[in-house]
Amino acid sequence: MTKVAVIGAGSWGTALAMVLADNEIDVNIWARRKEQIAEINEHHTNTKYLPDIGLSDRIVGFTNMEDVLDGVDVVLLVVPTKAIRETVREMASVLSKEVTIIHASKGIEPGSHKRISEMIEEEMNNSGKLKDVVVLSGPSHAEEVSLRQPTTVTVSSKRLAASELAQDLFINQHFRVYTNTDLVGVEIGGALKNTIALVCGLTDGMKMGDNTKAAIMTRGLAEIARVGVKLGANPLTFAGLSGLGDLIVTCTSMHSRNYRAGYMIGQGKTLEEVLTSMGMVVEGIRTTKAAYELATKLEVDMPITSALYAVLFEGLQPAQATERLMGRVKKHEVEQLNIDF
Ligand SMILES: NC(=O)C1=CN([C@@H]2O[C@H](COP(=O)(O)OP(=O)(O)OC[C@H]3O[C@@H](n4cnc5c(N)ncnc54)[C@H](OP(=O)(O)O)[C@@H]3O)[C@@H](O)[C@H]2O)C=CC1
Ligand SMILES: O=C(CO)COP(=O)(O)O
Repeated sequence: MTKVAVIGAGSWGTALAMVLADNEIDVNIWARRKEQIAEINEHHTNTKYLPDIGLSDRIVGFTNMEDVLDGVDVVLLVVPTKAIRETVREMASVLSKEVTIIHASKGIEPGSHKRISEMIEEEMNNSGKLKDVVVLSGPSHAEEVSLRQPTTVTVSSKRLAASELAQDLFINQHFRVYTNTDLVGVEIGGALKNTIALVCGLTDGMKMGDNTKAAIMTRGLAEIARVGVKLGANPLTFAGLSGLGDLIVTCTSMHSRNYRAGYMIGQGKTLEEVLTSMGMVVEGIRTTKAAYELATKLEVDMPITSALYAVLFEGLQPAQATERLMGRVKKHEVEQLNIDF
């Protein structure tokens, strides 16, 4: 039986550990706080992140990286994007054998504009301990997965066999897992939808209507696909689970931290107030910075992302951002992508 370690015991790491436990896989889970691990081991709960569920006793907690990784074949990495590099570096320093790393985080690194699989490869590079990197992404709120609500996700890797390994580990009657060979498209869709969800929350917080939200989602997907294709993604991926699917679930649900953060900003709260009150990761803030830099570097038009960047980091008022977006020069809706199939 494959031995799995889950690194990161926030909402998503814990919900995915539950899926593995449902599949009769014993799971080692790592968190940095001793009191959280004590709660998981003694009470089989994780009340800060998933208050409504009890955890399987197949899930055993650790705070020591060497212990949690001892003898595992597969690592599920689910820490916020900003913690990926330091966490992987620590893993590389103590791993005793080669592993497949499945990551389920959604983000892009500001400055380097690297995707998460690229950061993992860089940090594992000299260790000789990395077999494959797989991404798991799609429309999947932890709160619903932990209640076994029917959910679909996609897994992708440079090697199909590695995606199939991840598919076999996670798939069950409640959690349907597809494979997709477009690693770039899957990671870009999952990361950039968070920016668009922030904007949908923001417009809802400003009491704008459903027409506005549909416009943001549709034109938001167009700009995600534009930059994704420039990075080598297949445009059809953006119509799938990790693109449109995740965009819908994140832009329309109060479970989404990105949507909720945008909503509060739309109601007039400052970014600092929002982040303090949230207490959970809001990936879209940092990703908006990375996406804005990427759009500038690649000379790709990303007007919604750029407008949000100006609101978050340059003090533009949301009402002015709306004027800016609606007053742009007239355009064709569908552009030539110059792609051969
Ligand atoms: N929640 C969801 O439904 C989904 C989330 N994701 C993605 O999963 C990733 C993790 O998100 P999620 O679990 O929801 O986040 P949460 O906010 O629920 O939990 C964050 C977790 O990361 C830990 N953490 C924070 N900073 C660091 C650090 N510097 N080093 C190590 N650990 C750290 C926290 O520990 P502590 O408690 O000690 O602060 C906590 O365990 C994100 O990229 C998110 O986009 C993807 C799909 C669904
Ligand atoms: O990615 C998610 C659902 O698929 C969760 O989104 P949030 O991080 O906005 O909660």
